[in-house]
Amino acid sequence: MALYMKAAEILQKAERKQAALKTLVYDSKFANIKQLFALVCETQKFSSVLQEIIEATRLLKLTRLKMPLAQVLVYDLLMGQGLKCGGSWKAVMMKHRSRLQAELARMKVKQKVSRNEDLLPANLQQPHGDQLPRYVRVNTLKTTVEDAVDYLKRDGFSYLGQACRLEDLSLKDRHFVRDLHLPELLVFPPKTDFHDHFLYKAGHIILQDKASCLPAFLLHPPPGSQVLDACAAPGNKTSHLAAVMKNRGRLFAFDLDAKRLATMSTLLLRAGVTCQQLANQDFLKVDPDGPQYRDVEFILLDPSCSGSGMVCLRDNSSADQDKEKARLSSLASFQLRCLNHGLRFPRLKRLVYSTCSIHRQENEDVVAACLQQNPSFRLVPLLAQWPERGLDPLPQCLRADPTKTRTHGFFVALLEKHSEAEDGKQEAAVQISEQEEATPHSPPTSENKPAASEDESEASEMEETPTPAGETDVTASKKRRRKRKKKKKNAAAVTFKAV
Ligand SMILES: C[S@@+](CC[C@H](N)C(=O)[O-])C[C@H]1O[C@@H](n2cnc3c(N)ncnc32)[C@H](O)[C@@H]1O
Repeated sequence: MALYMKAAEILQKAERKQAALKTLVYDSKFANIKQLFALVCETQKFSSVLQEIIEATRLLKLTRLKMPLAQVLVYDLLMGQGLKCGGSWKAVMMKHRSRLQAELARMKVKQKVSRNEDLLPANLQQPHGDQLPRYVRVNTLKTTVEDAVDYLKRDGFSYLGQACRLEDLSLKDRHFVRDLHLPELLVFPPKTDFHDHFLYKAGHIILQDKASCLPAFLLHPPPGSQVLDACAAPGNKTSHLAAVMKNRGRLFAFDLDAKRLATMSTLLLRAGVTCQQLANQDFLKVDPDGPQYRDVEFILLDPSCSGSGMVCLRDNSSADQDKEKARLSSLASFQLRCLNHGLRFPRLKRLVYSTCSIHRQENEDVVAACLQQNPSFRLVPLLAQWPERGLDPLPQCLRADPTKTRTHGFFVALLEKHSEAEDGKQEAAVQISEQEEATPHSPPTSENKPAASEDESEASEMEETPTPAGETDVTASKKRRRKRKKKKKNAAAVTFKAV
C-alpha cells in the first residue's frame, strides 16, 4: 500500500507544480524508485481516462477515496499489475472491480477502439517509455560485449546478431541484438526487466537509454586524458566516460545536489570506476584557470533541462503556458552560462553538450548563441547515418525521438576548438590505434567522412571513421611519436578515488 500512497502523494504535488515528477520521485526516498516512477508516469498519462471512469462509477463517493489515490488504484487494477501490492484498499477496490471494468469497456466501445492506449488524447498516443526498446550498455570496465552476450544466451535470451536497420530494434520474446550505432549497446524488447539480473547487480551492464549513451561515445576522450563531467549525477554518462577512458586519466565530476551525488558514488563503485574525482560543487564556480583543471581537454555538459524528451514526463497540460515559457527561458540562460563557462577551460579541445529536452530553445538556440559568443569553436558534424538531425541551421547536431530513433527525446552537439580541427584526423587515428583494433564503430572528429563501403552493414560499422589505410608515412610516424608520448603520460597519471 505504501507504493500507492506515495504515488498518490507525488501526483498531487506534481499537480500543484511543486516540482517536476522525476524530482519528486527521486526525492521520495521510496525503496523501489523504478517501480514508483513507472506507476506515477503511467497514472499521470492515463489521468483523463481514469478520471472519467472514476466519475462515471461515482467511486469517490462510494469509497471516500481522494482523486489522486483513486486514480493510482484504478490504474493499477484495470491497466497495471492488478493491485498486486495489496494493502487495505484492495478489498474495497475489488468490490467495485466489475463496475470499473465495465466502464472502461463502455468507453472503448463508444470510441470504437480496442486498446487502453487508444483512449488517450492524440498527443499522448506516441510511443512512450515502456514501448521503447530496453537498451543495455555493456560496462567494458567489468566485462566484454562478447562475454555479456554469451552469459545472456546461457540465461535463455536468443541473440540475433548485429542490427543493421532501425527496424531490427523492434524485438519480441527473449530476442536481443547488438545496436547499429553504438558498439557496446545491446537491445532487448520493451519492458525486459534486468533490475534483478546478476549482470546488472554486479555492474556488468548499465540500463541506459541509447540516446543518453551518445554524449560519452561522441566525446570519446582517449585513455589517459583529463576529462570533466560538469553536471554529473546520477552518473550514467560519467561511468560511460570512465569506460571509454579505460579508467585511465582523470575524470572530474561535479554536481550541486549532494543526494544525487551520493547515489552516483554508489553507482560508480558498482561499475568499477576508479578514475573519478567527485565534488559537490556548482560547476559555474569551478575556476577554469585553477591549477587542477588546466589540463582538462574534454568536457561533457549535460545540464538540468526541462526533461521534455523523457517520454513519460511530457507535460501535455496547456495550463500555465506563461510559467512554462518563463521556466524554459530561465533554463536556457542557465544552459548557455554553463556552456560558455565550459569553453573557458584553457586546454579544452572538445565539449559535448546534451539535453533530454525537445525544445529548440534549450538546444539549437543555446548552441547557436554560444557559437556566436565563442568564435574559436565550431560544431563537429556527427554520425552521418543518424536519422534525426539538429534543427536548421545546425544539422551537424543530433536529435533523438521515440518514433525516428526509438529512444527518448534528446539533443547532442559536439563543439571543437578551431585549432583542433586541423589535427583532428591525427587525433582520431591515435584514438583508434589505442582502442581495440576491432572496435566496429568509432566516434567522429571534425571533417572526417564515413568510409566508403558497398556493404551496408559494414558501412554502418565504419561510420564516421577515418580510414587508417589512407594515412601518409608522415602521419604514421607522428602517430607513433604521439603514442609513445601518451604512454609515458599514462604511466605518470594519478588515479583519483571518489571523495
Ligand atoms: C540532467 S542531470 C545530469 C544527468 C547525468 N549527466 C547522467 O547522465 O546521469 C543534471 C544535473 O545537473 C545538476 N546541476 C544543476 N545545476 C548545477 C550546477 N550549477 N553545477 C553542477 N551541477 C548542477 C543537477 O543536480 C542534476 O543532477
